[in-house]
Amino acid sequence: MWRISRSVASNLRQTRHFSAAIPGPCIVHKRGADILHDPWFNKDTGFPLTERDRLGLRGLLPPRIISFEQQYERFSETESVFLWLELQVESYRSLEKNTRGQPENVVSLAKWRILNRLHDRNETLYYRVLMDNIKDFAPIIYTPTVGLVCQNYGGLFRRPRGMYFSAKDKGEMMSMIYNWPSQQVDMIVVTDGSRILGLGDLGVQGIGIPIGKLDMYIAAAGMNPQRVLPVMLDIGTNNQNLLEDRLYLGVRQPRLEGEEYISIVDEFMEAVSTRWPKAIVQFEDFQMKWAFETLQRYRKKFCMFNDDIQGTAGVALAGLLGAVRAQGRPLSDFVKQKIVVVGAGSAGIGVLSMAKQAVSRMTGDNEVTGNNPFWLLDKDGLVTKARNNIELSAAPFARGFGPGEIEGLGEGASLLEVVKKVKPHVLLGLSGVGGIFTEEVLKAMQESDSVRPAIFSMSNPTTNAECTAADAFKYAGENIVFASGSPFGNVNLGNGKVGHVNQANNMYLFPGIGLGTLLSGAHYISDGMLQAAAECLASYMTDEEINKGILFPSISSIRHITTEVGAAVVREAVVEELAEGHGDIGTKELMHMSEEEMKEYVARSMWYPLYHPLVHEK
Ligand SMILES: NC(=O)C1=CN([C@@H]2O[C@H](COP(=O)(O)OP(=O)(O)OC[C@H]3O[C@@H](n4cnc5c(N)ncnc54)[C@H](O)[C@@H]3O)[C@@H](O)[C@H]2O)C=CC1
Ligand SMILES: CC(=O)C(=O)O
Ligand SMILES: [Mg+2]
Repeated sequence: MWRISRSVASNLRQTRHFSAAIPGPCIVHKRGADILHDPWFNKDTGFPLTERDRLGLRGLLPPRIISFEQQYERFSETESVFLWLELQVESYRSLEKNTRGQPENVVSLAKWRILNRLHDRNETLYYRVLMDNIKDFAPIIYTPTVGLVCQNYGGLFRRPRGMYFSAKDKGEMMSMIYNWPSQQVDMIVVTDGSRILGLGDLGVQGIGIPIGKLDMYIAAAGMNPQRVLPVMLDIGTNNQNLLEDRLYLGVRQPRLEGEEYISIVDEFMEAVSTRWPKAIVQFEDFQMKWAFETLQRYRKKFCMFNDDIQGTAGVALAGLLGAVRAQGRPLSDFVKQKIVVVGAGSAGIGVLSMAKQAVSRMTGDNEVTGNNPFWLLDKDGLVTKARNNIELSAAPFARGFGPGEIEGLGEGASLLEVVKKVKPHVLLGLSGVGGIFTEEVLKAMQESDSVRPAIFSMSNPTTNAECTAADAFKYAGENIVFASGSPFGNVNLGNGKVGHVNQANNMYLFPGIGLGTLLSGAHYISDGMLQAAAECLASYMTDEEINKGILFPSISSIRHITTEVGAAVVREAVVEELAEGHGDIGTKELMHMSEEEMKEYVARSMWYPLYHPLVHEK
């Protein structure tokens, strides 16, 4: 059940070859300088002579024609000149040399600006650079740097990306949605900016997150960049600094609440589904109350999911199952793992809900009435049934009293007490609070009942991680398995030994969930489809890798893992009779595809950045 073949790797290579062989023509309704100023059509110095003639570009470019491959090299290695502050840097790579000794944040933002400028000028080249260097660039366009970008959005803003629907647009959204220039949109990522990573309410500045997530969709799932839409629902902000900032770009009013809030989101969802009935909407970084409320409200009505609740849950479950395998135990032993989750927000509760479902499936006990293997903590400590005004979502995981409970662990017990008394197999942080896995807590994990304790410090960005990778190996011991939400380098343990650092981030699932759903044509995303995605990720790693503490694939193979996840999602939609197909491939064709054919179909459906011949049409 947990092994899936990787023969699709060669298919991916074939797909690339296939696309490279015959890039089809692309109709353009512009001419001359308008084309050069459109990042979608612009090829910079890459326009061949025939196109320069046909499109009125002659004389508007230097005469030398530089091929796509040469442009790519030029960007990465040699010639492009960027001025940043007083820094004269020759290229992305030389920037790394020239900024040595500068604070990390400064360098990361400089890198982001270079990439962003390329995006604003030439999208084809940008996505090629991103795809081919995803390991280097994901930390720039995604976590952790995207957090910094959101925090500094006002100063960094140059060209708008995506759409903004504000509290002031009530009643106008149905017509506004038609202002978006693309005829077709497949994937939307929407936020209200209320909980951006672990950085809190960043209001309109949170638009950086949908942009970063969709860049990952393009790089990992080969979504067509012309068919994706980042959206900000600017419903106000409760961030006092932003409210007082006269240059703040969002609506300067406190967040709407209750009916006023939900009516805005309702109107947005209706507008989207009217113009693009097949579009998938990913909810991202909503504060907990609205994350759960909107998921419940829309999940059967529209094709949508909440990435922080559902995507994170699948990735964490894959990691938890990997941690069982790392101990040399059968997967069925998952039900015996003691798991402490720190953070009872949308992510923590999502993880526990999915883990509980997995335990029920394995034991056949729907309510998990036997030994409860989960301990949940929030800002007030251990959550128990004695808690006053307990959150509805946390209630199913509150510890009770009596048999099966550990003596002396009462309501509000501290993390250190819980770890010392429970001796958990897994300590998983989704609290958004940097450093709460202190030296003492990590040392207490040495007494874990596991031969290979797992420490998952999943909060983002890096500054908000519950602990660093180095501290985890230093204090909890060299035999742990470790994962973090944002990337850390592997840890040198001395004597040639390496502590492997995994990145447990929902980026390993959301692209495949979105792409698989799109290709399946399902009108909603079932629990089964999400479970199939998680199981596919869990089964991706070999026993050899798991033994080395490698629980998640390298980000360099994200397109490959996304192909597998996407195919698993489509197959499950077919099994559940939800698949209505996409484009020319209908239900029947999907039903008759073998596992391998499905993976090939998914791989073939991915967009790949190439210059297409441009054909002008008035
Ligand atoms: N690695 C990944 O793929 C993902 C990581 N995350 C990260 O998880 C974090 C939390 O996200 P959400 O659950 O959506 O946020 P949230 O705001 O809904 O929940 C945060 C929870 O942490 C608790 N908390 C706060 N201080 C605490 C403390 N000192 N001790 C214990 N618990 C404490 C709060 O009471 C609350 O229950 C964020 O940093 C986010 O970036 C979220 C989704 C995916
Ligand atoms: C990764 C992600 O979705 C988050 O930190 O919110
Ligand atoms: Mg998120």
